[in-house]
Amino acid sequence: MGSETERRIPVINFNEENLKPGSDSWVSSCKHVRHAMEEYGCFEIVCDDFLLELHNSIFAAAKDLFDLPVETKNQKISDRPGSLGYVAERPWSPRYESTGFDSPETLQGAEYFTNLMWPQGNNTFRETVQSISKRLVEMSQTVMKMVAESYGVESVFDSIRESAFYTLRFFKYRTRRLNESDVGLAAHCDTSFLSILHQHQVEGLQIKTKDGQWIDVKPSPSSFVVLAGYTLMAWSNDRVLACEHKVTIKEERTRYSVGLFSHIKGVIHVPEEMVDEEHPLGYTPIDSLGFHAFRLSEEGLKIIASICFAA
Ligand SMILES: O=C(O)CCC(=O)C(=O)O
Ligand SMILES: [Fe+2]
Repeated sequence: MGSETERRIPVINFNEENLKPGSDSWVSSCKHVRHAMEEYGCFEIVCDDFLLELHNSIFAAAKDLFDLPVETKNQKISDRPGSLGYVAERPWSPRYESTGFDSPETLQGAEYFTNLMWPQGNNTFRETVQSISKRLVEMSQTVMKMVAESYGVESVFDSIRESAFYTLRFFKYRTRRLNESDVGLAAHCDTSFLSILHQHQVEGLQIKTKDGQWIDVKPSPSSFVVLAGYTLMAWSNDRVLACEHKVTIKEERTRYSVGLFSHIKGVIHVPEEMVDEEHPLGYTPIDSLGFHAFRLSEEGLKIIASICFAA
């Protein structure tokens, strides 16, 4: 399984024209999104109006956050089952460190996490995370709407949007120590409905295609990678497969990235429009957060490791 650097995942421009619901460009963007999701389980969004200033501020915020003492980062962040909190130096990903919190697009969510990390307050951090999260939530909802419309189930979009909630996570990959490999994060799929990742300068994210090739995703200040997670895979009755991805870092520089993960509260039902002779119903109703919590449990991690990380 080699790496084909010249291949790219589909790129879709999220400019004002393409985002006007009902317009010809909107309809054609919906088709592109469905095609990208079915063929790759992912695509790259290019947002020409995404401010370089916000890109720079979110990664300055990431650095400030990871520079905090471990005891500060390690505090309990949430009571939600399946909430990940702070993660560092796992045996299978010793260079990876990450942390995150729920509802980052709301003042309450952003303030809660900021005050936990900086009891004396840190307005710059709070404003930056809230403002990028609002933008990422908007992107995520646009993709959900496009996916629903492209399958002719726009009527269920409102219920997906209403039951969705969001988690923002920051990632840091320290430089390699003697005899360490270039692995930043092993191959896996996310449990989310959608994940939106944004990288900073040091490349590393790789996406696996249906034919088993790994494609590098190049970082750019105005591009975002949307990945389908297991929840979207179940909701779409396997029309969209969860996107397998990993992080491989060739450069000898610290890598930072940030991601917004959308999750669905409650039970996910496959819409009946997704079921036909070619796509027989593959899922009973699933408690998506229950699945998420299981996957992050000791037992779930063992099972997933034996399926996903074996190859
Ligand atoms: O750092 C990245 O770009 C990806 C992180 C990731 O895939 C994850 O934490 O699930
Ligand atoms: Fe991931």
